[in-house]
Amino acid sequence: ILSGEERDQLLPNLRAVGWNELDGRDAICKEFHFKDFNRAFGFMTRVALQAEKLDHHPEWFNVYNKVHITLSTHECGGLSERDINLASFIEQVAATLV
Ligand SMILES: C[C@H](O)[C@H](O)[C@H]1CNC2=NC(N)=NC(=O)C2=N1
Repeated sequence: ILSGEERDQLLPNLRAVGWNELDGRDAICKEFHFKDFNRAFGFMTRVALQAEKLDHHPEWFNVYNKVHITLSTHECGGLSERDINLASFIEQVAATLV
């Protein structure tokens, strides 16, 4: 679980690119919009492969060109470094697609 200090260090960068903290749950989320479904699903495919590699998986919802992602670490019931790492990877992939 991330400490308050770690959150102060790590979350501002993600907030700056559109990640929000959920109310009532220790998790972060973001809505991605792509040009079309193919790009949205291509994004999900690349994230999915990395999620498998990291053994850390997003909670996500896709409708056409939109992908809503929530990140939290089930094992510790809240945010961990793994969520930050996956969010960073997600941002790298999104940057190649929008
Ligand atoms: C057995 C497997 O390693 C665990 O269930 C992994 C899989 N992916 C995971 N993903 C997320 N978001 N949180 C976890 O605690 C987690 N645990």
